[in-house]
Amino acid sequence: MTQAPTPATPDILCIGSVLWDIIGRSNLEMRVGSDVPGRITRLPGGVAMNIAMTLARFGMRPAALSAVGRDAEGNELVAACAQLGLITDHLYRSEDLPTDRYMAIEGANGLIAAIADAHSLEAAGDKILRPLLDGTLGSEAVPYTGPVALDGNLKLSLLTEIATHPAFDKADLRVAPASPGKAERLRPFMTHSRGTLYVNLEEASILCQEEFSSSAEAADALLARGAARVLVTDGGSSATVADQDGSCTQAPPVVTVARVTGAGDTFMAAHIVAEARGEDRDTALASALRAAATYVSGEPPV
Ligand SMILES: Nc1ncnc2c1ncn2[C@@H]1O[C@H](COP(=O)(O)OP(=O)(O)OP(=O)(O)O)[C@@H](O)[C@H]1O
Ligand SMILES: O=c1[nH]cc([C@@H]2O[C@H](CO)[C@@H](O)[C@H]2O)c(=O)[nH]1
Repeated sequence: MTQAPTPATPDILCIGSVLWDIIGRSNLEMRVGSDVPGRITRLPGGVAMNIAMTLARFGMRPAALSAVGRDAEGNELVAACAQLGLITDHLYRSEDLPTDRYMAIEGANGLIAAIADAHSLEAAGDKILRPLLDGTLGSEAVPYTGPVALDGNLKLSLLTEIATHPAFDKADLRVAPASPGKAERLRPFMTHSRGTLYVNLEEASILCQEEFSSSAEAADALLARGAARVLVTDGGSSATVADQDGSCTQAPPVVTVARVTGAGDTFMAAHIVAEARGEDRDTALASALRAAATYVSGEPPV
């Protein structure tokens, strides 16, 4: 009898949405009701997947924890994830839930609208976390101690569990919102002072219910509301890293912007990688800003 190969050991876990992005693009200006020629593509997406892909490009070996159907779309998605360097052995493969999808329409005037259908991830609930509780990657008695990139597509109840459960209190949690509409789901990490939050100025405003004019101001407010550690970005303006011991604010390098979608994921992944290399607070922030600037200027990210 042939034995199943032993799963590779991940150096980071990415927990959240792994789904198919279906993107319709036209180079014409669009508005509500437009019906125009263009291209429709399908590619792996979901915030956790996007961060995992970027981490893999930066040389890390991420494992994805998510829900993927056992349908044809799910099988193709898992194969695509493996191709992109992800460990897929710990995914929850559901018999009865379809693989999730995100659909966006982009015109010459930017994103027109998008719908995220992450119902299967939400329905799977804590089943996606089994490997961290059943001893495969960790358990309540022997908690997982490595880094985790977590996205805010999970339901608030599950995010609250991660923010409070003993099985997660030794993990180095790095948490990103899934969209401005889901930013509020990250509040448990503020109330329970667990993990590092990666947010832009708009998401910081939603979390604090307050307008901010700079990343430094937003970082102070997030800490005042209980966050243990935050990284606040603000596009081409300064970004701030802060915790109870102090803060550092740096301006990104000035570049010509060729693309912005994905800048936040690139910043977060580059920052995690920089800290994994042992860089100190200020050096790691500078590394992440440099990598994100290279990304937005359209050059290869490394
Ligand atoms: N115009 C720019 N010039 C230089 N760097 C930029 C620019 N825009 C974004 N970046 C880099 O990307 C980082 C993240 O950008 P931003 O704050 O826009 O994140 P985001 O809104 O989460 O991004 P996304 O577009 O992926 O949702 C910035 O801190 C910066 O390092
Ligand atoms: O609610 C969500 N919106 C968007 C995303 C993902 O973000 C990317 C677009 O910003 C895209 O990959 C989409 O799947 C998600 O996972 N959840």
